[in-house]
Amino acid sequence: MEIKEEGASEEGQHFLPTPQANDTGDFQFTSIQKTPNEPQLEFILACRGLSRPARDRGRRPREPNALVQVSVAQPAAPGPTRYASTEVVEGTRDPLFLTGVTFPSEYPIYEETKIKLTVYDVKDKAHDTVQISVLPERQDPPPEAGRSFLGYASFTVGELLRSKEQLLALSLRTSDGGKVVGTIEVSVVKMGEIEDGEADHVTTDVQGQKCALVCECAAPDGGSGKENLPFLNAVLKNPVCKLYRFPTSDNKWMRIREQMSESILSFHIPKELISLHIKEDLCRNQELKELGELSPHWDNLRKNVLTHCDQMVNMYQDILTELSKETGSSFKSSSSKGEKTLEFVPINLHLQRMHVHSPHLKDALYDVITVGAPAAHFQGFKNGGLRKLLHRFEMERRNTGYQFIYYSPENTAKAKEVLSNINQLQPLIATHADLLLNSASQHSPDSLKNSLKMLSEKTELFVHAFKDQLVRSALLALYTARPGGVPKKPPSPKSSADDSCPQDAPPLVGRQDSIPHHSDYDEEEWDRVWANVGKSLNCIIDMVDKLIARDGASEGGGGSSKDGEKDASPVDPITAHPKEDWYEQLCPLICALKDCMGEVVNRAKQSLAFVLLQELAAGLPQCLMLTLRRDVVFSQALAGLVCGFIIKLHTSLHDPGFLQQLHTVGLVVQYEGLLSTYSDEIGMLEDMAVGISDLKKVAFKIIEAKSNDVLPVITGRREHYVVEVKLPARMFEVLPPPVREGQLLHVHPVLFNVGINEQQTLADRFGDVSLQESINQENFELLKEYYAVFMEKMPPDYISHFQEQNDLKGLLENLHQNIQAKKRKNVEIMWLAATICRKLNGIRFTCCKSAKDRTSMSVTLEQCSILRDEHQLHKDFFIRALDCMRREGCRIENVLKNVKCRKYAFNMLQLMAFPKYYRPPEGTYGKADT
Ligand SMILES: O=P(O)(O)O[C@H]1[C@H](O)[C@@H](O)[C@H](O)[C@H](O)[C@@H]1OP(=O)(O)O
Repeated sequence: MEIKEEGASEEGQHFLPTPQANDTGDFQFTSIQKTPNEPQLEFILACRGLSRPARDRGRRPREPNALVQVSVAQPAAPGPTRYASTEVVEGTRDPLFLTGVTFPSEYPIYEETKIKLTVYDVKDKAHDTVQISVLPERQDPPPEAGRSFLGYASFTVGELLRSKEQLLALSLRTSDGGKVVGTIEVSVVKMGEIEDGEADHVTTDVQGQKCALVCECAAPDGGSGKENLPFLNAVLKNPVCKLYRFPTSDNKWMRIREQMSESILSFHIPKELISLHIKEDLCRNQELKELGELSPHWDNLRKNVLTHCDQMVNMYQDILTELSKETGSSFKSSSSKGEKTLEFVPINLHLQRMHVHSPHLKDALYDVITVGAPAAHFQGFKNGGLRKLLHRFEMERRNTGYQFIYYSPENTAKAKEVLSNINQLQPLIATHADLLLNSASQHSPDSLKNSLKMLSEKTELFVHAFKDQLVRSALLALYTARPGGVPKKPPSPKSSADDSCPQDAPPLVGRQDSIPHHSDYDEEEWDRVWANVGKSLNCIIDMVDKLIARDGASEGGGGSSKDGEKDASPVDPITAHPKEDWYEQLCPLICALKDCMGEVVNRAKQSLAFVLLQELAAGLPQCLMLTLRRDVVFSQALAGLVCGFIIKLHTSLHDPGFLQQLHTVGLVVQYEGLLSTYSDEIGMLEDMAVGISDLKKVAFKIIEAKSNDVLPVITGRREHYVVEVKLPARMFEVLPPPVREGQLLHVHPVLFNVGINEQQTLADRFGDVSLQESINQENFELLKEYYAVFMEKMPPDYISHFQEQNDLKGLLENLHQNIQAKKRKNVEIMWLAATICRKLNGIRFTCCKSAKDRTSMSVTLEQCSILRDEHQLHKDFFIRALDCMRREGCRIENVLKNVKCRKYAFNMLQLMAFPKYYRPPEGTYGKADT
């Protein structure tokens, strides 16, 4: 199991403060000058005159392939800690490292902090990559590990800062401190300065220096507005940051900051959701218990159902208890994906952000949420995933027939909805009825009218909730299940299909929406009970009208003059119409309303609980396992969505167009899937498709944060959830009024999947790709619908400007053609879908099984493609930029934190099957224990 506590991530051990680094005991050290949120110190490195490595037997002498490892020793701390590393510069004695070193603002460095630089010669790059991550400090790698020690030098931060021009030239010495093997230059850089000058000399790079231009940097403010940082930092944790600079087509520098952060929502959302499931299921179990007396047959079924349901609730409670132990956790690694207690937690969830600062354009941010495909790994995929399992289950249930009435999924969902409405409305109506009586006892006409208005509104909603054939049919079904309620005659089928059934069919034979009928059953009784609620309300309305009219009349008679001034005649309204009168007049009517409502609630609740009982009884235990599976997948999907939504909200808060879109159209959420339609990944894709589609049931609401607790809160039940996102007052104020007033904000999830690996090759040649094809086709329709609503609902001036900037119609058409073309591994689909999503201000996701290897290839490709298409990346640098990001960037750190090895888990054979631009550079992939 791999769970990371806040501040203790693997990369944190490499690049962020370690506990001992912070521990300065009672000593006083000299702080260095800081600019808030900016790195405290950054320097670059170069070597001069390095000795040639010892000659291998039978080989000609060669120039070194140098790499510098940077370690930090805090004053009063025991020894140096490995901090960073440069790239390897091949075949030169004078390497110029373009990988720099950065100390983020929160890193504890002092003038007394000592920095040790160790230079190695790398013989075998592929082997070396692995060793960097696992070798203990101060231990030279054995020669066979791919590198050999050349020399070292050290200095204190104070020495560097006080040096002339902030540059040190230090002798590199062998480990015994004797022989000089070259010089190392350390030169302080200020970030702004690297923008100066032309970049055309870069093409004259030293041979082999393929992945230059990268250095690590402090967590950038990301252009999201510095004031938003503390708030986002409450949700995002353990950032890994890298900085690159690449030439533009006109040989200027552009600067790119890459940031990857975990989110505590990975654990927070599952915990919220499981608590809600427990509440919902406990309530349902209670309703089943309160179903009243049933015939022995149904009573046994109920007992059986309750036993299973109680077991499920216990299981959810155990999982919640386990998860609650993970306080502050923000990351589930790919290797933990099959763990039972972490089932609900998304795999390897991160914000992957690219911040581009280019010479001619405004700064731009590009965010992608990367996460493992939401899937039930613990349950496994032997029998497929949700899409297939749910379909199969419905078919079986439909045909089980005997003993059960078949209620379609829509009907059972309806039953749950009505039950939930009743549970909410009944107490609400009771409260408004009491308020009405309160107004009556205060003899306050205005307050009486207001209370009546509220009471009427809620009661109408209540009455409306039962306007459904389902309640009617469920009442009859329940009647027949009561002791002695067995129909004397077989039920007369309702639908025309049912007409053809033989008269001697068993009672309540299951077939689609079979609604039972019974001759002894008085169907009109329900109508009467139900109508009584409306009648009671009408009586109350009449009475209130009368009381107010009489009051007005008596006040008139009491001598109010037309201009509102009182006559001198001493009529005391209190004695004329004592307060008790109003109360006493209304009290019996209110009691009658409550009684009628109680009667309706009682009958409806029982009948609908009976619908649920049948659903459960007909499908035990698969039904509960499917619910669990769906809950697990949904929880993973929701955690990612909430994370994406919050980040999107923060980064776009100052964009009026976005805010308008948010409450008029809602946001499109686009998922890029890289799963293959072969073997287990078919099941994963089937889970993922349902999980993502289920996100339609989620709405967001933005509320003002009243405390430091800014974590989102979820309310609702399986068919409908509301996620309350909190914003601090100053941010909340910028929202449009409807959003501030609590309007629900909707999301429109779409999924496009293109398998790219060797398994997809097999599926393409010998298997079945219909799942991928139908998912892409269905989701294209959803995207098109969203676009149509967007065009219809956004203001015309916004749309005309939008159309000038973007050819969305063309892109959609292109996407459609590509989907129709049924070309193998057509990655164009992913690029088009992602582009459309970005242009529509949507939330981007990229997923594969673990969000580690294929996802890393895809997001780095997307980043470089954006740099090429939107920021004029020099065309000769496309591949170099790509290799650079894959070799030295955030994603290799992602691999490291997941599997403790800096290797993408691909082999040569697999890579041959990959589309060309999805292949990582040599030396960054290989066998890894995933
Ligand atoms: O992050 P993924 O691409 O899902 O990782 C895969 C990798 O693509 C594949 O080559 C390798 O054989 C493993 O199956 C990886 O999945 P893990 O979930 O085992 O990391």
